[in-house]
Amino acid sequence: TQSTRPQRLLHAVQKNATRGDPRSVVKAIDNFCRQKEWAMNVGDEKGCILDSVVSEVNPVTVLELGTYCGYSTVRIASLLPPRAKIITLEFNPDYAKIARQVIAWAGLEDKIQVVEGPSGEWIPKMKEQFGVKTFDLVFLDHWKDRYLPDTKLLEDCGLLRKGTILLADNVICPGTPDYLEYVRNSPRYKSQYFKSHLEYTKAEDGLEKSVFLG
Ligand SMILES: O=C(NCCc1nnc(-c2ccc3[nH]cnc3c2)[nH]1)c1cc(-c2ccc(F)cc2)cc(O)c1O
Ligand SMILES: [Mg+2]
Repeated sequence: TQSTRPQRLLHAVQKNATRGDPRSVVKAIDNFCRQKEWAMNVGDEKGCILDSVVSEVNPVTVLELGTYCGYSTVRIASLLPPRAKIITLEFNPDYAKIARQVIAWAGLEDKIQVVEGPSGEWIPKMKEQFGVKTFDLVFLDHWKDRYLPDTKLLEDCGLLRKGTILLADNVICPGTPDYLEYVRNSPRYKSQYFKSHLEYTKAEDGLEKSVFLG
């Protein structure tokens, strides 16, 4: 049977990356996506912006919405302090299966919890299921029409605190117009746009960094 793109991406990691070396996993995926097949990872250009935000925030508790193959999960987790944790939500079980193997190859299983299912159902259960008080950083990279409802859900569930950083991928391409309008006009957020390009292409895209003001 024909393999899927995530399976081919995983094989490229297992072939070209060193076990236990997260940066080599990131490099292997970027090379695969540049040379062989495009895939919807945040990529190396936007990935550098992600790295700088993670290093600046130095988060202890991170939520990622949209795991896909685990590229940004590994990228973020490789920068976290020792006891820090990242919970990453993936809707598609096939993506989640691949992501767990990419994360294992990077040797980051202890820092990462992959949760399968719809964000709308899982966000209200974060406190009771995972003992989360509030998130220091939220990376939004899932279905673009879920960014706004899930941000409002995070607010309503008391999962954001004064100073929590929301970092959103793809605010230009594919685009999240309703989310952008909200975080840029709401008095509860201070927003900043980091112009970049859609992963592995010349098309414009960017990350929106928004600080929750409480
Ligand atoms: O769709 C994207 N990403 C989303 C995957 C996902 N992985 N997991 C989920 C999830 C997770 C929990 C959920 N709960 C409810 N829905 C959920 C969806 N969604 C995406 C698409 C593009 C893209 C650009 C230009 C094109 F021509 C085609 C495509 C680029 C990107 O950087 C993306 O991130
Ligand atoms: Mg994305």
